[in-house]
Amino acid sequence: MTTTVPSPRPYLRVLPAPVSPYYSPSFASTSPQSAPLHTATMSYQQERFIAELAVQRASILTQKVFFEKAKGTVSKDDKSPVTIGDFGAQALIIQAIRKNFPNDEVVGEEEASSLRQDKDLSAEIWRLVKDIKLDDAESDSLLGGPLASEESMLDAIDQGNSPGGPKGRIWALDPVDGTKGFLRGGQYAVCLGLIVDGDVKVGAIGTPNLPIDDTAPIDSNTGAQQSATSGNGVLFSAVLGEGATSRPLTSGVLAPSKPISMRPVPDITQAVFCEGVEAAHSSQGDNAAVAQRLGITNASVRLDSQAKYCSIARGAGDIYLRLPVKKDYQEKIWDHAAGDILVREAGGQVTDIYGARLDFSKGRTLAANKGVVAAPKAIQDEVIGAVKAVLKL
Ligand SMILES: Nc1ncnc2c1ncn2[C@@H]1O[C@H](COP(=O)(O)OS(=O)(=O)O)[C@@H](OP(=O)(O)O)[C@H]1O
Ligand SMILES: [Mg+2]
Repeated sequence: MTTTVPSPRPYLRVLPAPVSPYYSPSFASTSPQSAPLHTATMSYQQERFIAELAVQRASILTQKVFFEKAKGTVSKDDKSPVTIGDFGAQALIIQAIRKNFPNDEVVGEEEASSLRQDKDLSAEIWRLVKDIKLDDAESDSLLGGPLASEESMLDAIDQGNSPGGPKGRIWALDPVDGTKGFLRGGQYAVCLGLIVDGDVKVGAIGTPNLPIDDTAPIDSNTGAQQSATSGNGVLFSAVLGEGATSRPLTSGVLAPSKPISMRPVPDITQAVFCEGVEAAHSSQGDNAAVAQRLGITNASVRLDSQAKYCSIARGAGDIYLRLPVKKDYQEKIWDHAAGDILVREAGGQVTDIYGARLDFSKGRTLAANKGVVAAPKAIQDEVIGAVKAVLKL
């Protein structure tokens, strides 16, 4: 089902049809609820394919904003570059979901009411969104082609208003995850996960600033020196029970994919652990104390966004620690759904600080969980033991 990438710079190649080995045009515009074509071996392949294409198209928009407006603006007060990227990417992805799975709901990070008040910003986003398309016309039309008008863009953004919950098909969408990284000129991610009856089944993540090479080592500067020609950009995906893959982000048809997996950790003291850049988002002091307790000598790798999940899923790091700063903060489902399935399908485990699986059935937040701990299955218990000791749980 997967192929290896033969060219060292495959993102520059025009890739041939077929666009996906799983895709059947006969159910392109039909929700699986009305066309139950899934079989045991084909489950969620259509959803994966559309999610990947939609994330890829939205990543074109975010990259355009990143290079033209955002890169390195974090010291300035103007946050509008990330606002533009967020709203634009959310509109494009929701349009693709509505076109292909009209009965599905979306939990999106953004909603358009503030944008409706700010006509200039709305017009600026529309000028950008209306011209974003995949180079491959067939792929683009599978996603619904261009949005019809500024109003339909605003409507699409508003359709991310599902309350979530334990029943039905719900997409969790973070159009620009790692907004600080986006403004800083570092890592950010376009993230989409499908939750069915409370369980994550599909995930797709675009990381325009991660290296294509799955074996490239990471450090806290990874992606910090971006240029439009640096050749980075990865599209990750996973389906429950079907494994996880990476492929280069392209601007047209999907590139060939490769399976990814977490690397074995025979000696935990040599593990590489990742954490967020923002001290307000996870307790870097507690993270460091856990690492020390495990005997880990390497300094942490600090990356913004779900690029952390992606990096450990492909064995560029080993452990992701997100120990809470504030007791009452509830993690958002869109910050974790796609990363959770990616890591679990790559051979890892994702839990909260108590060792419980993340529960995506509680609405828009992970109300039943605190913090996140992700590691290869074989060492997860040891990591949780250290977390409990440090946090005195
Ligand atoms: N207090 C607190 N605790 C935990 N998490 C929080 C908190 N506040 C915000 N957020 C969410 O963190 C998301 C970014 O996570 P990152 O892993 O990128 O964090 S970091 O910036 O690298 O530190 C970020 O997502 P984006 O807004 O999409 O960037 C927020 O949803
Ligand atoms: Mg986020």
